[in-house]
Parts: sequence; structure tokens; C-alpha cells
Amino acid sequence: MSNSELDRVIVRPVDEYNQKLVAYVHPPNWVNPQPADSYDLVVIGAGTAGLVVAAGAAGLGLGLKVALIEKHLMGGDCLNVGCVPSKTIIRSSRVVGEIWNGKNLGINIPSQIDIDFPAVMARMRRIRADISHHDSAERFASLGVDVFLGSGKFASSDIVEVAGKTLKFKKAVIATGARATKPAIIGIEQAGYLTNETVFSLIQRPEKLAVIGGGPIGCELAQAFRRLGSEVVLIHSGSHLLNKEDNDAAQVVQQTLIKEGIRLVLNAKVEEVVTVTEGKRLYFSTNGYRDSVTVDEILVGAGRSPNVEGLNLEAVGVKYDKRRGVEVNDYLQTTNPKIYAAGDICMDWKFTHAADAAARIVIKNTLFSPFGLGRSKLSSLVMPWVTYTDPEIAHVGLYESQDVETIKIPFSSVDRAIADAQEDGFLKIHHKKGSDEIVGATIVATHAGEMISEITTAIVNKIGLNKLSNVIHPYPTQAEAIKKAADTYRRTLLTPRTKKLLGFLTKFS
Ligand SMILES: Cc1cc2nc3c(=O)[nH]c(=O)nc-3n(C[C@H](O)[C@H](O)[C@H](O)COP(=O)(O)OP(=O)(O)OC[C@H]3O[C@@H](n4cnc5c(N)ncnc54)[C@H](O)[C@@H]3O)c2cc1C
Ligand SMILES: NC(=O)c1ccc[n+]([C@@H]2O[C@H](COP(=O)([O-])OP(=O)(O)OC[C@H]3O[C@@H](n4cnc5c(N)ncnc54)[C@H](O)[C@@H]3O)[C@@H](O)[C@H]2O)c1
Repeated sequence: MSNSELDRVIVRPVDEYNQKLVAYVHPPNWVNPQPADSYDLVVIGAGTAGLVVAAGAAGLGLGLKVALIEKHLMGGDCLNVGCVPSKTIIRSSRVVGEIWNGKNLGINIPSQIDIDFPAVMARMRRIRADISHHDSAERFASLGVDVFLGSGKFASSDIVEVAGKTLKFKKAVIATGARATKPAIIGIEQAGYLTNETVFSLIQRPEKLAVIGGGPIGCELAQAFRRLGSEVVLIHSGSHLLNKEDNDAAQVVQQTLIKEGIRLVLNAKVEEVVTVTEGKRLYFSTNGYRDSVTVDEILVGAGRSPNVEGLNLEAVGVKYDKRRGVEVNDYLQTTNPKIYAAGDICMDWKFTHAADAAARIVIKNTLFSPFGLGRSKLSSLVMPWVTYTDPEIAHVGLYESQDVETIKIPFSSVDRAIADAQEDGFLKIHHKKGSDEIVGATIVATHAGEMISEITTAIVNKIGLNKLSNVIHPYPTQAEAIKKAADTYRRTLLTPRTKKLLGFLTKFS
């Protein structure tokens, strides 16, 4: 009997796209291979972290034996219920944002925009299915990885069990990711709610949507659904949205969401959810007042919980915390030196590119660091990230503080942003006091994510503001903001003495 007959995976709606997706990332007819006598690496979880470890190790052509175990959908959150579906529907919602902005651009827009929500979701499912072959069981098998579908768990210090098979390992990697944290709200389980695992299965637009949690998931999806035609109330426990971001940046996004008609409830505690004839009624308190709102659907984006359950970590001496995940040192080694971890299961940076970068560290440290020599450290990474609201917030490195100097360029002073009617936002670059060394940046702009890599490159390669100001940036581009910041820094170097010297030179030129 194939493993999948025991544990058939269904992605709703069951249409041609989702069937194609499942055929790639959890094929119903998959037969788990006969295990090798011993594996150099056994990887549990085939999300970004697990896939990168497995492909990287097997793809080196060194004949390493690698096993990869996935209980649900290969590709993990990113492909199936995270980055890919969210960014795809955000793309459709941005068209609506552009149309709303049309009146500022001399385009008269009809008062009623016809949004075909089922078509938006179908496009997302088609794209997700079309790119899923990259993460497919078949592709990984063709790379030389033994792919096992089923739930993996440790049986002893060198054995992992999956679907009745026993895999002996020299080293193992835990890459089981995280899931949406269940909200502790009375009545919400009975009323039912969406998370990132179910929201992308919608085929009809919820006319009224409550989003609980004003982090990246809540803000990205609240804006997308609002633009796609839902009436949205965003309920957040903090005093402002996106509390992990630069305050000024979060304010720009917050004001945009309000301007676009999202009802924002801050400092809120949702006390109870009750099912009524009109839908789901949420009772919440905010700033001493009690209020309620009735909606068709509730979407929860209130943080992530690591998938530590069922792995039998106690048996192999791997310490973990139910909230923070598997404990690792800077080399991504767990408290069992033969077992490593990567990705959302063990890291505060819960991003696909962070999982990818961590996976590369794990390959190096598990396979190419004899006696621990030459190991790579997580703390050596320079990690950028982007929240894909419109405008986007992109960040890397340190924040504004008394320890750094900050240069701020508003996009209202950048010609291309003015021409684009995209002036809401700014660039802040932080550099060391008394030096041009860049230590961090935040960009708020429609395509901030496309600009942050220039600054990340500068930080990684220690290219200071002096050198950046010599880099020609095409006119007119929004990235010119970076050049403007570098030029602003250069001007701060002009002391009265250097000015005098320059004046002297011009006289003889
Ligand atoms: C809505 C949303 C949008 C996001 N957008 C972005 C974005 O735009 N950019 C970005 O960088 N990041 C984004 N992220 C975060 C990103 O998806 C995660 O950081 C990334 O997927 C983490 O990868 P991972 O491999 O650590 O874990 P996961 O992707 O969660 O993969 C873990 C895998 O392990 C499997 N597994 C668990 N337990 C077992 C077991 N016992 N046996 C076998 N298999 C098991 C799971 O089924 C899963 O497939 C988003 C997340 C969400 C939820
Ligand atoms: N663009 C991206 O890279 C991207 C997009 C989405 C998610 N992610 C990743 O996924 C992770 C999880 O995102 P998230 O938004 O779920 O989590 P989060 O923890 O970043 O934000 C959730 C917010 O919800 C609030 N909250 C928690 N419980 C609440 C309640 N009961 N009522 C009201 N508010 C409540 C919290 O104060 C918090 O600020 C992020 O940390 C991020 O790393 C990344």
C-alpha cells in the first residue's frame, strides 16, 4: 500500500489546479522508497528549509545519502499557504489600488469596479500549481533524494521513523516549520475561523471580514481583501500596526489602510465570538470600551507556533519551547550535537529567504566542517525582509537609535515617486557615528522590496555611503533615494575648512 493511501491529502477546492498541485507536492500514488542502510542526512519537513538542505546536499554529486520526509505538502508554507498565494492575490489587489489612484493620474474611473473574486483566486491556484514542480516529490527524487511521504519522528538517537519505515542517520535536520497560533478567544473554535492554511481555499469573497492581528499576515491580507471588495475590520492588540517595524514606517502603512476604508481597532482584546443569524459576532474591548462587530468570516494572523509536537524530541535530547521552538546554538545545532534545525521551527526570522540561508549554514556545518572547523554562524547573516503592503516596508539591519546617525529621504523629494504619484513613504539609512559605514535601513515605498537589496549588498560588502554616492543611479528611478541619502552624507563632511579649500581650488581651475 502506498503511504498516501493511508494519508490522502486534499487541497480545497478540488479543481484542476489543486489536483495538479497535489500531484506534484504530495502525489497520491507515491510509493516510499526502500530506505538505504544508513543516511548521511535525514531531513524532517520539506518546506523551504528542508528542501534547500536536501537539494543542496544531494545535488553536490558526492554520493551523499539524503532522505527527505514530508507529512503534508512539499514546498511547505511558502508555496502552499504563504508567500506564493498571498503575493499572487496581492498582485490582483494592487490593480485595484492603482485604479483608486487613477483620479490622481488624470484617469476617470467608473465608480463601480467589477472585481471577479473567484477569478482572482483561480489565478492564484493556477500559478501556485504551475510553479509547484520545482518542489515536487518527483524532482527531488530525480536529484537523488529519497523522498518519504508521512509523518517523521525520532525513534532513537540515530533512527527516524516514517510510515512504518526506519531511517538510520549520521546527522538529522529538523525543518518542520510553524503554524498559525490558535487564539485564546471564547467561542472562536465553535464559530470557526480562517488562518493562512484555509484562507487561500476561499472561492467566494467574504463580504465582511474581521482580521485578528496587525502583524505582516494581518496587514498584507487585510489590505488585499479590502481592495478586492470586502468590508474589513482589523483588530490588533498593539497600539499601532506592524509593531516590529520602524514606527514611522508602520504609521505610513497604518494611515494608508485607514484611508482605504479598513476599520482599525487598536489596543483591542477580542473577548468572545458568538454565532448569530447574520454571521459571526466578535465582542471586543478597546481603551475601556466594549464593542462588537458582525462579519461573515474571521481571519486570524496572530503569530506562529512551532511544529514541535509528535517528533519525540524528548527521546533524543533535543530541547524545545512550545512557543519559541527548537533550541539551537549559533551553528544551528540543537542540544543533541547530531541533530540540527533550520527555518521557522527554530528562528525568530520567519522568512523564506531566512530559511534558505539557514539551510545553507546547516549543509556546511553538518557535512563540511570536520571536528567543527570552519562552521558558519547564523549571527553572521545580514537579514533583510519586506512586508508586502502597499506601500511596502523593507528593512535591513539596525533601527534608528541614539547609537547611529540617520539620514531620511522622503519620497516626496524623489522625482520618479512624484511622477508615479507614489510619494507616501521614505528611505532611512543608518550609519555608524563618525563613519560612512551603513548599519541599517528602512524603506517605505510601493516597491521598497526591490530597493533594499542594494543596501543589503552595501552592508555585506562594507560599501560605505561615500562609495554609494559615486554609483550612478538612472534618472528617474525611485532608487535614486539611495543616491540622495549618500550625497546627503557626503555634504555632512563639508566642514567650514574643506569648504574654504574647495573655494580656493575653484579660483585656480
Ligand atoms: C501568509 C504567509 C505569508 C508569508 N509571506 C512571506 C513572504 O512574502 N516572504 C517571506 O520571506 N516569508 C513569508 N512567509 C513566511 C514563510 O512562509 C516561512 O518563513 C517559510 O515557509 C519557512 O519555511 P520552513 O521550511 O522553515 O517551514 P515550512 O514552510 O512551514 O515547512 C515545514 C514543513 O514541515 C512539514 N512537517 C511538519 N512536521 C512534520 C513531521 N513530523 N514530519 C514530516 N513533515 C513535517 C510541514 O508539513 C511543512 O511542509 C509567509 C508566511 C505566511 C503564513
Ligand atoms: N512579507 C513577509 O515576509 C511575511 C508575510 C507574512 C508573514 N510573514 C512571517 O510570518 C510571521 C507571522 O506573522 P503574523 O502576522 O501572524 O505574526 P506576528 O507575530 O508578526 O504579528 C501578529 C500580531 O498580532 C497581534 N495579536 C496576537 N494575538 C492577538 C489577538 N488575540 N488579538 C489581536 N491582536 C493579536 C500581536 O500583538 C502581533 O503584533 C511573521 O513574523 C513573519 O516573519 C512574513
